[in-house]
Amino acid sequence: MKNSIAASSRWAKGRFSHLFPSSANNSDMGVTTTGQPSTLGEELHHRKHHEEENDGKRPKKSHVSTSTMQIQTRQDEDEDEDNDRIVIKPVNDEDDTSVIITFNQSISPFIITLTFVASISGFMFGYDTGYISSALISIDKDLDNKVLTYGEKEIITAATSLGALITSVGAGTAADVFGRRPCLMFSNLMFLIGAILQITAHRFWQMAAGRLIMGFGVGIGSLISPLFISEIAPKMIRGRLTVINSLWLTGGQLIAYGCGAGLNHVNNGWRILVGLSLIPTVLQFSFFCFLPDTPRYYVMKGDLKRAKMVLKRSYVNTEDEIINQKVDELASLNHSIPGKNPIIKFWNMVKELHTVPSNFRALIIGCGLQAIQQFTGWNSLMYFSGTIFETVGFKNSSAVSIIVSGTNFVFTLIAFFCIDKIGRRYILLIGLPGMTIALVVCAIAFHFLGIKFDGASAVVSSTGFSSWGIVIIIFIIVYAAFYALGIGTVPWQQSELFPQNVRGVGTSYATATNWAGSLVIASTFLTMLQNITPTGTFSFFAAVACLSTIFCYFCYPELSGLELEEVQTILKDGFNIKASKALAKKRKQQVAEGAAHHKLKFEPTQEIVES
Ligand SMILES: O[C@H]1[C@H](O)[C@@H](O)[C@H](O)[C@@H](O)[C@H]1O
Repeated sequence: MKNSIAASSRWAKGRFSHLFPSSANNSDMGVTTTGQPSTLGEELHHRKHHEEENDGKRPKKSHVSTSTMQIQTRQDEDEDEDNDRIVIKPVNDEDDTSVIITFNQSISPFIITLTFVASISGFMFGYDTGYISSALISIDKDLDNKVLTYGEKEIITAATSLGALITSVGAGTAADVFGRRPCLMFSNLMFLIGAILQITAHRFWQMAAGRLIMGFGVGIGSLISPLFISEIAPKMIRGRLTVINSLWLTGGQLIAYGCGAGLNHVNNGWRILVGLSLIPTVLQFSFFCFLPDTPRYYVMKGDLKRAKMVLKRSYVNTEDEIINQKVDELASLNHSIPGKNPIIKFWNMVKELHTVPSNFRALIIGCGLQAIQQFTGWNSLMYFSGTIFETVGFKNSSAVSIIVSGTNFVFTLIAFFCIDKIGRRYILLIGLPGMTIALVVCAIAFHFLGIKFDGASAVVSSTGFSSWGIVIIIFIIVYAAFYALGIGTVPWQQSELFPQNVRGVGTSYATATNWAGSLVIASTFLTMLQNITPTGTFSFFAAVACLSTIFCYFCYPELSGLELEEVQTILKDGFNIKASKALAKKRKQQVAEGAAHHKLKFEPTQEIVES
């Protein structure tokens, strides 16, 4: 197989030099076989030289694939060449190879179908975590013939997060062993059983058990859906397609609030609310009966025929030779994961995740962002917004909650357009300070509202609708906007942080962090309101948001537009923020230049350097 790739082209040979150990000169930094520059610094120098020769015009074929060779990025192009260089070395990564078939490809209806079917999991994640806020209000005395206590409300809410936490830990490995599609179909079964238990519940514990089982489905879907999408998406639009999952998620929450408001006064309306969740579950299951798994999974199982078939349907105008090449590469890289059986493989992945510095930094960022997402308090508002708005004087609290989740949805849509253009780092650094300010204002407003918790109910010193109540509503909406723009969306881009061989385990860690955080917040929020007052609770979230801004400023590099293996190289010897910004800027310029010259096609050139 290696021979067939080796025979294919000089370009492939240079680009996949990691597949040709004998031909690669791995140890010599910057040794080239083409006489072309071996470092980005030298490339720029080389370019300048050419530009001078061409009267300042850029030479036509000046593009060098910096992603596949050993490069050095200058912190500042104007600075002395010997200073501030950051050495960037290539690493093996499946996605490194995906440019063969993803450049110059229009997105096919098949990929769109797969993306939308997979992201139904996002919808269920959103709907199932969203409806509980309304349901908790309308359940009234339907369970055990008594009003639910705060503690019971917390258990019902947190059960789903607990279930999701449990399954997210193993979902990455299960997806590798059983396949992405069967795991998503299994999650459909969990949704089904969980929903039926809830719909028929007359006892508190049956309701809690139903929520827990539903949570099993949510945990699997929350990890595998973005993974599935990232594996079938063309590289150029992978980020955006992943945000589609977040759009379905926030859309699901919005619809849950909408239905909740509509069914608020209907007898047993909450049962209908839960029943509606069966529709997307059944739809996804039915669609998946006719759709395939991802090519990468088929390659992992040695079913190269099916892998080729799926790629052929995904990239309709691509020649068979290229498809075959792609599958060969995937197969070669699959062998690069050590371990005779899944358990040993898993253990080796875990070891690699912790011992390889770039992986460990990816883990810090991935888990860090998911933890920040949860510990800045958003979900406590999602789960308990009905209760919060009731306490500040709004009778139809569900209707007000629609505005909050609507804001979440609209700003996720804005993030969809900004995430590649403005960049992940910038939207985080805009979002987190915005959230801090909004939370501080809420904390102050709660203080003046004079709200106290007495046992199971809230006591407000001023009765009815107060101006401080309005301030709280407005700033919760402002908070929602900044949240959705940045930290609500960016952490789900987690798969780009990890190289292919540890991506499953790495994303499991990050997803589990998300659910652990959600669990802690959901199960303690009302108790926090009671014990440290709403002002204390919102001040705590504000402090976390403020510290998180500092964390992102120092640890989160700009990843938009970067090749995936460049992400690894950026993280190799630090967080390298400056270098990442310089590279991201350069990549954008290259794309813009390419577009201007109708050169979006990635052309194999003689300038590719073998490392
Ligand atoms: O990204 C999502 C989104 O922001 C949701 O609104 C929130 O409820 C989830 O916890 C989060 O993971």
